[in-house]
Amino acid sequence: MSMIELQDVRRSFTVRTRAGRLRREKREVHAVDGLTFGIDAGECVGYIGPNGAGKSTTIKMLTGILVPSSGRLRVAGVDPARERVRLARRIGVVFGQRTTLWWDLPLRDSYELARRIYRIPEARYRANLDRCVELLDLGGLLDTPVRQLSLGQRMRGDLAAALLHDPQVLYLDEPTIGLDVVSKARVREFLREVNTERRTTVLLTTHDLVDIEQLCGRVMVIDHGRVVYDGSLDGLHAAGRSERTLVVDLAEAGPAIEVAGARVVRVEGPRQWLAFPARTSAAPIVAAVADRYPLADLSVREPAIEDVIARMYAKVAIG
Ligand SMILES: Nc1ncnc2c1ncn2[C@@H]1O[C@H](COP(=O)(O)OP(=O)(O)OP(=O)(O)O)[C@@H](O)[C@H]1O
Repeated sequence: MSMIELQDVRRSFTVRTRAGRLRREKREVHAVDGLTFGIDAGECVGYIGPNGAGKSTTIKMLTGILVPSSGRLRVAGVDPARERVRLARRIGVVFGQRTTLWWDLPLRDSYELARRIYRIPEARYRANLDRCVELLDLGGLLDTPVRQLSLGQRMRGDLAAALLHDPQVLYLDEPTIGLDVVSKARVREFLREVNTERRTTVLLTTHDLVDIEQLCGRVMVIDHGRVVYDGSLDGLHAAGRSERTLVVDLAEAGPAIEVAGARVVRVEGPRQWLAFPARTSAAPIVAAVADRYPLADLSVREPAIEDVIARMYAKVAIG
């Protein structure tokens, strides 16, 4: 059964633009332009695309905040715009840039309010809170007012708040944005556990490919309000022939590095950038470089989502 179902969903906005000194012209923006797809219970789907592609508009329609101009939409068996209150009990939402927590209250009080709003039975609330506190390491933070929390701590607090009422579906908008490496890892580990253990259906928008790589079995690319790719991340990399980059700091500047499986794409003094196919292991390349060149440092960079999508288009255009 599909947990999320869209059939030819459209949403347009009328915007007024300046046309001359006094005149204004009306223009239709087709933010979502005929989306048809289904997401099964327990799936974790990455929903990605360039700025202005229509991702937020989709999520707003799936939460019932925005009404579609046309088409059919179902989330956990509910029409979001018509039954917002019923839907609210079945979904959890986390926006990386905003918080649903009460700014001046300690975390504990925000959770207590959620318990009352959602009428969560006491035993279930306790069990869920204990689990979130343990997995997200919130123990020492429960009595801290939200405004005193760091971004990473607040994000962990928001994740717990979104899950206390056992939603069937979780929408995440940039859940790791601005977090340090350790916080990112903890958030991802928690989300993986929520998705695999509780079988919560997850729809995730992000600009960080590592989020997708570590969490999502399926990725959808949206552009100009339409789905332009729906499949595995491997398939997306293959479609774009995307590349990772090995950044090599040599002990001193020298000629371009020559190793099998990678090519130098940039040189700046002792630093050289080597590109290699995203789906191959960096290990043999690192070993070959380390074996033959005096090294000061090494790091591997993942391709940016924008680059992968741009390359996917380039390939389609070339044919
Ligand atoms: N309330 C609105 N009024 C007018 N136009 C809007 C409104 N909301 C969105 N749009 C337009 O709809 C298009 C899609 O916007 P949307 O916010 O869904 O994109 P997005 O993929 O979430 O982008 P980003 O990655 O920048 O958040 C854009 O052209 C945007 O300007």
